Amino acid sequence: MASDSSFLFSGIRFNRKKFGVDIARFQKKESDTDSTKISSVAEDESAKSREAVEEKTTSTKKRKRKGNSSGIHILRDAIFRKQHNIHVSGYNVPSPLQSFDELKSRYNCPSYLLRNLKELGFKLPTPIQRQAIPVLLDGRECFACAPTGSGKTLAFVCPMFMKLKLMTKNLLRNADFSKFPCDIISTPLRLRLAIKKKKIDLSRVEYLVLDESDKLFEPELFKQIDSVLKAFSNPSIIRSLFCATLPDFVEDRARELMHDAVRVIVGRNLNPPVLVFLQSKERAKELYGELAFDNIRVDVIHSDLSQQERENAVDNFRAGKTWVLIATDVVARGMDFKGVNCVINYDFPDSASAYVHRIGRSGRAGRTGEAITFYTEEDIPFLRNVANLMAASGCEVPSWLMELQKKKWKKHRPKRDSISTKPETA
Ligand SMILES: Nc1ncnc2c1ncn2[C@@H]1O[C@H](COP(=O)(O)OP(=O)(O)OP(=O)(O)O)[C@@H](O)[C@H]1O
Repeated sequence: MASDSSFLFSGIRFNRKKFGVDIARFQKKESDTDSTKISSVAEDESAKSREAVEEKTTSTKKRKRKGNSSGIHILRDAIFRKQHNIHVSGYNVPSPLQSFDELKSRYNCPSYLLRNLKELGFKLPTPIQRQAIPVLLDGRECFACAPTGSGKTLAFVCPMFMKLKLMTKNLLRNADFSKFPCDIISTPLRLRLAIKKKKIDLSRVEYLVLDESDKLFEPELFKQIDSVLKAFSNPSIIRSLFCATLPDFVEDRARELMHDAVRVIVGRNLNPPVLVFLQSKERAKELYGELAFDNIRVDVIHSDLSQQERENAVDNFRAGKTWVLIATDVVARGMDFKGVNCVINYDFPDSASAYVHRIGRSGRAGRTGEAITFYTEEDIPFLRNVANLMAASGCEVPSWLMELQKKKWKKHRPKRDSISTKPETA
């Protein structure tokens, strides 16, 4: 996508029901605990004096108040997470950070670390930092997935720095630095060899981060990584897995590797099936290459494929084997897609009819659907046309969009920057 691109949501569907269910579940858990406590007090009543009963009633009320206030905390955290697109699972997940200053009040973070963050211009934690940092500082294992560039590095480095500071005294007293002349930077294969030859002892490591775990756990590296991981045998080790995409094999490995880990996912979850439109087959192939590299279940249809190949791709998409199908307007026109949850106009459509054809693929037969349209500066003159179409189909349209000038919209296909991040071969 061109570097100056921003995006427009057309027809966002907000899943209120799911949010409602989540809150109800939290509240039920709280009230379940309270009712257990109250009934145990009632059983004791006959055997105790009136005074004792009164004392217990008071303490029950106190506990109940405490329960309510922690219920409020849970609700407040749930709303905060929702606002920041943070999804968590696991028991007793610590509250997300409201600010970096909370690192001091909640975790006694040394002031110089906070000063450094300020000097770097980091005003607020990013969503992954808000949730993953407290999880790790609470000594919990963490499985975190957040998009590239979302600040994952600081999310695992910050607790590491804070823990190092806390252990400084012990380190100075016990460490034999002559044996640690440098940090170790190694590929998994070399590290495995060093472990095998007993050149390195990892049995006392206390904090292990597997960054880019979506790449580390790819089947080709599986054996190497597995034997390296076994060498981290400290039972109180805190392990964390960070990744930008969430293929099934990463989820499976995370589940095998960690027990009681808190799972933190940031970002809008992919809601397959998703159909993505590009303006040319060259760009469609480029995007396919990028998404396939990230292990997304993706396929592409373009005019270089035979009719049979295209039909196979559509069949796999319909059967749920492929989650994302990339297409161009010309090829998609003759194909029948059903049950598409989301249409993404990665390249702005070249005309009103292209827009209508594309988004008409989602939300069929009374189902709701979502359409997302990316636009660059060159596409802005045509935004008003999209706004009109949205308004005509009953969507809520922001007023700034309706105030834009309208321009004749036909054969609009600007030259766009390459999508591929592959280095060019000389
Ligand atoms: N709280 C913050 N405020 C402002 N900038 C931040 C913050 N945290 C990190 N950054 C900056 O954001 C950029 C991206 O961060 P980082 O490289 O950690 O992302 P990432 O999620 O690890 O990306 P990738 O998946 O590509 O490795 C960096 O330039 C980093 O300095």
